[in-house]
Amino acid sequence: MRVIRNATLPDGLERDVRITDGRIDAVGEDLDGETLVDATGKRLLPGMIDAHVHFRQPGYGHKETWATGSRSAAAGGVTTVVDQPNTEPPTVTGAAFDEKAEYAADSLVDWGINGGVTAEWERETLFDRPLFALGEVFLADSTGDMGIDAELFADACRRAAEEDVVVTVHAEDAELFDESARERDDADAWSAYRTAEAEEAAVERAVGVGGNVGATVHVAHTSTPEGVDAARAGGATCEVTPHHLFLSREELDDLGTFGRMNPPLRSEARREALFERLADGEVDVVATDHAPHTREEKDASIWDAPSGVPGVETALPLLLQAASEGRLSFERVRDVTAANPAEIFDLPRKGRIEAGRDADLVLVDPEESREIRGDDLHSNCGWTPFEGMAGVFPELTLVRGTVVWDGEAFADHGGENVRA
Ligand SMILES: NC(=O)N[C@@H](CC(=O)O)C(=O)O
Ligand SMILES: [Zn+2]
Ligand SMILES: [Zn+2]
Repeated sequence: MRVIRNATLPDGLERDVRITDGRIDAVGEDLDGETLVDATGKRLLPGMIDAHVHFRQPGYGHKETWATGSRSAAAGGVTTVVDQPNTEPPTVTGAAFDEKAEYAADSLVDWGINGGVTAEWERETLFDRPLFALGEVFLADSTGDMGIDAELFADACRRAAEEDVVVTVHAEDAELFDESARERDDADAWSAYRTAEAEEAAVERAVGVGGNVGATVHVAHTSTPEGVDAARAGGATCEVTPHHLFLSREELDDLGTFGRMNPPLRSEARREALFERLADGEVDVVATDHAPHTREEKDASIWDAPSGVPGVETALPLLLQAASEGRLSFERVRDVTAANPAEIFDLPRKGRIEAGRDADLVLVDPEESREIRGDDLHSNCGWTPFEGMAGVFPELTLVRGTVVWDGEAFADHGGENVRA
């Protein structure tokens, strides 16, 4: 029995939190037990569940490994990660799932593995494995060129409904990309090319198809207010990324190809409208779409550079910075990073500071913000699009009661499959 004393919880109450055998066994005042830390004046949050990361193994370990990605996660207060299927081999068969699970054994934090959909997918063997969810299903090509047609998407939705798993969707419609932008070679051309309309139309179609067959659809990385509204109108849940909340097309002059991702950065007006929806409760989840590529790979023309930016270590720090500035509440931060993903993806032991749940916890001092610098982060890629911005970083990160990061060093700890 160890106790975190006098911590300020997301609802503002000051409480002791007691941990026994990796679980929270009591939340109250003046609890018995050995003191783990005196948290007076500090904030305690449930660890972030990042429902969207690309940890790149198998296949692309030069970009990221499960070891480096999960350390980056822990140092950013993320205690559960969900890996996406665009690896090599792509996670579209039971055998590919098993191969990825061997790499995931290197993870410092808890994890899930999504199953992908391509013409080659093997539904039977895939659904035989402890899958986290189906997805991200690519309605347009992104890194890995796993875009599929409408018929296969409908089939995937039917199958997910039968298996009672959530389908997460990368919603862009390549028919609505603006080919005229192809003549430009500045970084903003990517945003002009992959239009906001292409997202809205694809979200509408995805939630329509999913609804028809009774599938539960979760829209990945919605980048526009129109995309969020279309997901909600169709009864789907949605996630937004930190880069679409904190960066816009106005930063592309500085970022160059290091600001290229799918869906792309949007106008400042759309970014603001997205942030409003986050603060007022219309965004269900913040997930990072942590998609690292090396500097050398990114250092290419706007049409040749790979799409994607890292983000797993900076998401919670950026949100906590915004909360400490009063731009959204700490309860909203808890909901979008932990409580809501736990509910949407059925993780009853994660997501809240409550007796009976796993002791996945993050302790921060909101007064202590620091400048984000790529050099200080732990991803293998070594850069961040948020360079120079302020963040509130964890002093302690616990996974099932074990301190995996104490602000300076990582523990030797084994993350577990949350579906096992
Ligand atoms: N978002 C990106 O721009 N890239 C992701 C793939 C994806 O999520 O679409 C990647 O794996 O690199
Ligand atoms: Zn995607
Ligand atoms: Zn992704």
